[in-house]
Amino acid sequence: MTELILLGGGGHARSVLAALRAQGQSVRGYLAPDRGDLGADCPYLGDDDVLATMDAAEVLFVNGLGSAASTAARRALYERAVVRGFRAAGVVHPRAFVDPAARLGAGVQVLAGAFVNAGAVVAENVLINSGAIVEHDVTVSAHAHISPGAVIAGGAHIGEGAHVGLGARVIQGIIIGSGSVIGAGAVVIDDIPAGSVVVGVPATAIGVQGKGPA
Ligand SMILES: CC(=O)SCCNC(=O)CCNC(=O)[C@H](O)C(C)(C)COP(=O)(O)OP(=O)(O)OC[C@H]1O[C@@H](n2cnc3c(N)ncnc32)[C@H](O)[C@@H]1OP(=O)(O)O
Repeated sequence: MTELILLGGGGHARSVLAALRAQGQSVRGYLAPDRGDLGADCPYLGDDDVLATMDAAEVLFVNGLGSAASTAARRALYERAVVRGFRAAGVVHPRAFVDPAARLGAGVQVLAGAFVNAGAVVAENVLINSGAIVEHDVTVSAHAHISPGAVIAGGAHIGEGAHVGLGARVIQGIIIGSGSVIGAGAVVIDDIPAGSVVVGVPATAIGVQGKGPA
C-alpha cells in the first residue's frame, strides 16, 4: 500500500494538508528543514534527505511548498524527489470543481474553491490555489502557480514556471511566457514575454525575473 509524504512544513503545506484531510486521506508525516506543527496526525519525519531512505514504490510525495513570486524553489523540490524515483500525488480539494473534460498532470494541486473548466490542460506540479479560476481550453505548463483568486480566461496559455499573482486577471487567448511573474491584481491584456515581471491595470513590465528593473 502506498503512503503519502508531505514535503514542506510551512503555510502551503498546511493548506494542502487541509485538502488531503478533507479528502479523507492520511499522511505518514512531513519532511522539512525545521520542525513545525502540522498536527498530531502529520508528524515531523526529518529533513528532505530522509526521503532517500524511503522506498519509492511505497510512497507518493505531495509538494508542500508554495510561491509568492518565483516558482523556482517549489519546482526544485519537486524535481529532486522525481530524480530520486518518487512519484507525486495529485490533490484536488473536494470543494474544488474540475470539469471531467479537463486534464490534470502528475502532482497537480487544485485547492478549495478553485475551478478548472472543460478542455483545460494542466501540466505536472502546477498549483491552482484557493478560489482561482482556470477557464475552458486554458493550458497551464508545468510548475506554474495560479494564486488565490486569479482568473485565467478561455484559451490563454500560462508558460512553464510562471507565477500568476493573487487576484490577477488574464484575458482570453493571452500567452504568458515561461518564468514570468504577474503581480497581484494585474490585468493582462497583451502577451507577456518569458521571464517578465508585470504589474498593474493594464499590466506593464517593471522588471525581469531575478534581475530587477527591465
Ligand atoms: C496562499 C498565498 O499566500 S499565495 C501568495 C501569492 N502572492 C502573490 O501572488 C504576490 C505577488 N507578488 C507581487 O505582486 C509583487 O509585488 C511583485 C512580485 C509583482 C513585485 O515584487 P518586487 O519585485 O519585490 O517589487 P517591489 O515591491 O520592489 O515593487 C516595485 C514597484 O512595483 C510596484 N508594485 C509591486 N507589486 C505591485 C502590484 N502587484 N501592483 C501594482 N504595483 C506593484 C511597487 O509599488 C513599486 O513601485 P515604485 O517603484 O513606484 O515604488
